Amino acid sequence: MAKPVQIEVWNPNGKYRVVSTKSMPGTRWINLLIEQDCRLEICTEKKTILSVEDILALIGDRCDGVIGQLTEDWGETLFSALSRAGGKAFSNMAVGYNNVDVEAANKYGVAVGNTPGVLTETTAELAASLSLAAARRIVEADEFMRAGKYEGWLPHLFVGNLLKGQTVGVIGAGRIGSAYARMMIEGFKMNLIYYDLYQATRLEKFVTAYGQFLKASGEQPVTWKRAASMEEVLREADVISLHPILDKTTYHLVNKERLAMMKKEAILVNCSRGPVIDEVALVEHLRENPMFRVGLDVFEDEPYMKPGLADMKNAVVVPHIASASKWTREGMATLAALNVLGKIKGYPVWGNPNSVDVFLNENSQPPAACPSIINSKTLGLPVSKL
Ligand SMILES: NC(=O)C1=CN([C@@H]2O[C@H](COP(=O)(O)OP(=O)(O)OC[C@H]3O[C@@H](n4cnc5c(N)ncnc54)[C@H](O)[C@@H]3O)[C@@H](O)[C@H]2O)C=CC1
Ligand SMILES: O=C(O)C(=O)CO
Repeated sequence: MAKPVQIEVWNPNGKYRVVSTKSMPGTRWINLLIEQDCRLEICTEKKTILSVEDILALIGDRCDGVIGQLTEDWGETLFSALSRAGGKAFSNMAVGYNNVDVEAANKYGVAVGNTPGVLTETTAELAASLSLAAARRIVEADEFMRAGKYEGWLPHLFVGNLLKGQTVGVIGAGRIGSAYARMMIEGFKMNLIYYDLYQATRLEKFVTAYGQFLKASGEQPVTWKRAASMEEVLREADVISLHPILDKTTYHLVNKERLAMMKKEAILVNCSRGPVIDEVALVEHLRENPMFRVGLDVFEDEPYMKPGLADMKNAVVVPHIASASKWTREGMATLAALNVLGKIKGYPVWGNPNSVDVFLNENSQPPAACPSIINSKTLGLPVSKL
């Protein structure tokens, strides 16, 4: 028998039983569920990462849907338990879903939701922050000040990299990668080189138009290039930001050999998933190349860092906070709740997961649809005509 876990209950007499494995920001998501006759149980266990056993205990014998977190292992065990409990809906409170075995969910007919779009700009802003922090050595300089080491201005003190006119490399130019590229190009007049499996047409058009605008203003125009290989980006770019999904094709995409291809003074930023970089190789590379710098939001074995990383002055590290703005986190909670609610109520799936703003307007009722269901095609779910 699974050990009971602590919960807080909302609307105890609700018809549908929905479980959230964590308390999430805001109250809109709670209100949307209870207004639609859900009994909501929020896990209040004082434990950062719940185990599969904890979640089994939360699912219990009857459960219509679960809102879960990217730290949880959603595979065969949990989807079979949810299906046995009568559940047909799960949503990650995240856009990334590498913690979810979608094939196992398909096997049990469970819809899997995620939260695209609402976190695009927030995540791109953190990637831009890490790029700047690494380029201008902000963390090292801050530590120096606080340690009382500043004795006066010096020509060599914390000299870093100028971004203007340099090349920004983006690997994975999807929603977040493209938003980041625009920030760096528009903000710092950097040239772009990107690698993606698909052409980023809108991004290319933006850079072309911005380049023309700069030229017309008598400034040096910015340029773009779609690289034929990832290696081309690594060799040419001065700042490289990683934004692909994590899957078998992107695991250790940046390894020892590829690190060696990068410029000695390059900056590498990762706000995607930790295992996209071979972190042991990265620590070695940072140690051997003191002018090479990284900004990391994600780590291979979260919450841990590989040995040696914490000692590296040329690394800026933050704890997976790229989507952590109030508006975004409340919006993620809303989208996750509406994915689960929509499936329970038999609503169709929203036609365009890249355009979910209509679900986020606090002043109007959200459409009767699931904002984003990853396996909707496999499960044959209808698409909304709204
Ligand atoms: N650090 C954080 O807090 C956050 C991390 N993320 C991560 O960022 C990822 C991307 O999110 P979005 O931009 O919304 O997704 P997206 O699906 O819009 O973009 C991903 C892009 O990666 C490309 N891609 C896939 N495989 C590739 C490969 N082998 N080589 C090069 N490109 C490849 C895809 O074609 C796509 O354009 C998420 O899957 C998630 O893991 C997302 C939000 C916050
Ligand atoms: O959404 C995601 O994929 C995250 O990593 C957290 O926002």
